[in-house]
Amino acid sequence: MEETTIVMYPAPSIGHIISMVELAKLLIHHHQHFSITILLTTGFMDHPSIDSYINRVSSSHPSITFHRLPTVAVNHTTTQSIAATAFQFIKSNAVNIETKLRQIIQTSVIKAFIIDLFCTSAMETASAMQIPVYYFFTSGAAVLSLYSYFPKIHSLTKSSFKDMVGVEISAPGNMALNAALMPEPVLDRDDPAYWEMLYFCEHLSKAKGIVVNTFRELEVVAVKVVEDGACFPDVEGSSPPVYCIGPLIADAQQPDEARGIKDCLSWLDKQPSKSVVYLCFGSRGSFSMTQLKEIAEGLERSGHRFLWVVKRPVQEHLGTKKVYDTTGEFDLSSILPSGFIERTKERGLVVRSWAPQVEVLSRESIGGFVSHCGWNSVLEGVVAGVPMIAWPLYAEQHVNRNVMVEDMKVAVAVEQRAGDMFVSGEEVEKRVRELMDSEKGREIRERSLKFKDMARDALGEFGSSTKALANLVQTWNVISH
Ligand SMILES: O=c1ccn([C@@H]2O[C@H](COP(=O)(O)OP(=O)(O)O[C@H]3O[C@H](CO)[C@@H](O)[C@H](O)[C@H]3O)[C@@H](O)[C@H]2O)c(=O)[nH]1
Repeated sequence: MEETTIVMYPAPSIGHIISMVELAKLLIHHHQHFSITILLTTGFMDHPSIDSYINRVSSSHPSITFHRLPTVAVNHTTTQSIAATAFQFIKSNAVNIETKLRQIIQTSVIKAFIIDLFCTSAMETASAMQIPVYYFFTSGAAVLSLYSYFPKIHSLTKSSFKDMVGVEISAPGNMALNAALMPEPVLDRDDPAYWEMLYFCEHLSKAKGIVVNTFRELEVVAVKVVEDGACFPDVEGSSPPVYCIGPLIADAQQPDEARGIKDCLSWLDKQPSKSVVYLCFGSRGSFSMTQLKEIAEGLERSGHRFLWVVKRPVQEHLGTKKVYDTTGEFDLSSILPSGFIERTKERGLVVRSWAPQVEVLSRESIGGFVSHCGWNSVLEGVVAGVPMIAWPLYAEQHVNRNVMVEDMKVAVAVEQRAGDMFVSGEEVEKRVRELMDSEKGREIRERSLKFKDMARDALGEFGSSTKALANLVQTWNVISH
């Protein structure tokens, strides 16, 4: 009998790779009869520890094989958005993807080719080979609804969202969003990324199914909208089935970047219960020196304990086109206010570049999480039952902010200055105190703990996500190839 396999193709960003790898592990855990091949691009946004991460996953899960595609050159100019460069890079891998798929079908039956939204360029190639294509959506159901509805919004608007001052955008299952806060790649019609995103979003309805890293109980309204197809207004016939199989979060095998980062865990273990505010802004969330200074002042004035992950600052002249390489050596004391580390050393710890976030959030001493609202971080906060302070930076994070603050009610939001999104030190102090000291903070904490239980139950034997995964696998078992 021919081997049956699932092929996965994540976008080249660690926030996208980790959750797809977790999907692979979950499939193997519940349904051992598949092997899984994960195709990874090489040469752009490569995480410094990606090779050791791959080795660790492959040795603990022999049914999961990684295939690094040959290196493809990247042509990034400072006038081009990072999203446009990333999409161009992914497209340049199309030939490599085709070659690899052809090679795999020589010996195996591909039951499903599961791609990231940003890897839509691979859909036509696979469909032409009669390989069923599914999306794995690495953000939540609200964003899936917004993106599915985006072609409709596009047809009703003429200007770039960034220029639509005071206009609110509505999509099913989403609260109205200021046009200027729409996801970063669709802000500007002059950016090639806008047109690529339109192409991607038009293809969502063409997939055999959409697997989403969320769970029904977390996003009740948005899940209903994506399931009943209300977010696909122009699709004739039925919209693709949606499988909410989350929350999938990284385990201890995630990439560790810096040596010595585990020291922060022993520091956390010495702090009182629920006393520490953890600040971390994802894999590429870095700030200007001016903004870092305000955060430091706000933390100092709040009087609370903190663990703060600081990335290499962005160079201010690059403006909003943030550098994506925020790793590498730099001196913390030279970028933080003079004497800050010394003055706060009894109650604060600043970590350079990277902390083992999932482990950090599971520590008893963590009392709050200041997050950039990257969806993996949101889910990790939910799974740990930690109340959050929402500080969106880029991508679809403003949508996630609304979900966290208004729907899930597990976070308070920082107030950001219109235009440059600057947050003052007073605002940092105010929100930290609100979360840690106020009645509202106490209510949010209680709610977060309820979601923690719901997240665990969703993945339990009879949970909604376990059932959704079984339904998905069932469709593969009946597809004759
Ligand atoms: O010091 C750090 C920083 C990050 N992480 C981990 O890295 C991942 C970061 O993922 P996420 O929180 O989703 O942020 P991004 O890396 O910014 O993710 C991108 O991808 C997400 C999923 O599509 C989107 O929601 C985001 O907006 C987009 O920026 C998480 O697992 C974190 O635990 C650490 O372990 N330590």
